[in-house]
Amino acid sequence: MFTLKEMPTATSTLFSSYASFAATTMLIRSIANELIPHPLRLYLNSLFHFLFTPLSSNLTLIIDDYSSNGMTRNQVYDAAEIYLSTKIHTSTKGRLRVSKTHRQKSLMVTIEKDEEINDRFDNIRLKWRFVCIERQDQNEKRCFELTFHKKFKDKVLDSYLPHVLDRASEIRNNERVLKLYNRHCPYDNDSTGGGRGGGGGGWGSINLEHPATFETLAMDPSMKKAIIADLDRFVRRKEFYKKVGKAWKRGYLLYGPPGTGKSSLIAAMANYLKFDIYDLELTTIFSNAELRRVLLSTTNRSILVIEDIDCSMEMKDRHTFDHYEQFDQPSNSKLTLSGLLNLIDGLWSCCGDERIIVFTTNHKDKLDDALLRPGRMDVHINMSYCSGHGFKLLASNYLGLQESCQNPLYHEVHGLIETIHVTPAEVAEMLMKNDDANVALQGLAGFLKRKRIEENEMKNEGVDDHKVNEAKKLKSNDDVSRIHKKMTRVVRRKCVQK
Ligand SMILES: Nc1ncnc2c1ncn2[C@@H]1O[C@H](COP(=O)(O)OP(=O)(O)OP(=O)(O)O)[C@@H](O)[C@H]1O
Ligand SMILES: [Mg+2]
Repeated sequence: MFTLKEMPTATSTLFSSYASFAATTMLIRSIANELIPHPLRLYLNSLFHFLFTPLSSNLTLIIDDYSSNGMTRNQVYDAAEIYLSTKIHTSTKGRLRVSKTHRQKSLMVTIEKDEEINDRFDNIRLKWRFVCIERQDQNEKRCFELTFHKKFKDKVLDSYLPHVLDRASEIRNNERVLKLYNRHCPYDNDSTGGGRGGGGGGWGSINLEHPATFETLAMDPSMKKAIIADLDRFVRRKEFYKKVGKAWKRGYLLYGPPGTGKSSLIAAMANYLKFDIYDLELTTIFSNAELRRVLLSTTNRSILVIEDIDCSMEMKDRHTFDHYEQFDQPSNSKLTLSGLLNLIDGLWSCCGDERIIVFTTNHKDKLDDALLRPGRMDVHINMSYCSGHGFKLLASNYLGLQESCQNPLYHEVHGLIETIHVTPAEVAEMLMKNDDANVALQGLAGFLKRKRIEENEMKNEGVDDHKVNEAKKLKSNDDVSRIHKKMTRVVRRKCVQK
């Protein structure tokens, strides 16, 4: 005991003895570090930790960044990192780490070394701690420590950690920037993109920024519902496909006049499923062997699109070099329809999971029977002219007009559309011409009336219905080929800018 008077002297004595104690400890530690080999030191540390840690009712799981062989990433660790980024709140103190890759839409925020995050799951309180351990080879070993009451061990392993994995893959999917792969684009220099898609197939990519979704697509509502249900069923049927011994792929044939939304539907499917698109122009392929290489270099969870399959296959039996014709050629030196079908049926689908193949055509009647054979393309979708319902959706999207609106022009156009063959592309183009809904609708009404007069004139001149339709297709083709050329220019420009 000290009297008040003696206090300052006592305090300074205490401080000086504490300082000399700390200095001595540091000295001993540094001598020990020099003398005791690293593995023995680690062992002594853990022994010390074991002997002096009070017995606890808690259990701690260690989740390392790499699996025990040190070669492969530990999926639980990666998932935990993503999952915990959603658990960082404004109240989180300490230091945070921020990152973003090419394929992520937004920033990812994670905790720093030794920081902790609390979580709750079904009334279980869990504590995550991020730990970095320096290793002899200068690399850091990272892990998460997950601590909770030991009576919840089974629940954490059977329910909580699977929940963390599911949430992480959901977040990853939403965060992923979709890619449009094309063999005209330069190789993607994003390490995950170019490497993945470019491997041997000559694919380059740009970000897929097509805004089409099922909500913006004007088509028969029941057909739209059926397509969404079909996609959902396909995605969740992994085990089913395995059980019945079928490759996990689904083929769609979209047919209909130009401008009815076939390409838009493909973009909507990709945006809905979060699948990349591989846009394959068969005119750039000269042999079955090349086709096989190109298809094998595509990745899982993707949609392979072959547009205008009727035109593409006009060049069937095309040869690599004309002079090959003089010789007996190996079947792989030319591109054939059967080569394409065999690849799609067999080899390619076997080595890929969750693949969707879409063929589009303006002329289903021109397609080879082999393509239409049952079981080849699982779903045939007829994309047709704009209906009254389609107009309502487009008017709502483009002009913000609702069905209940009192505008007489809206109802006039609705009536006209039901009787005239006009494509959603044509309607959309007219609606975009003016911000003022009245002016835009007036323009569309005039356009529809002119179309009707043209149709009647042709009929009066004795042109039968079939020819009227053919003429409409030609006119429409002209319009759309203009749009198509313009879009190709835009894509090329984007590639060059990149
Ligand atoms: N069903 C639709 N719903 C909403 N917009 C559509 C629809 N169809 C066409 N459009 C509009 O018209 C544009 C062109 O349509 P799209 O390229 O999807 O037609 P397509 O059927 O693929 O034509 P093509 O046969 O020439 O390839 C789209 O970008 C979109 O703005
Ligand atoms: Mg198209």
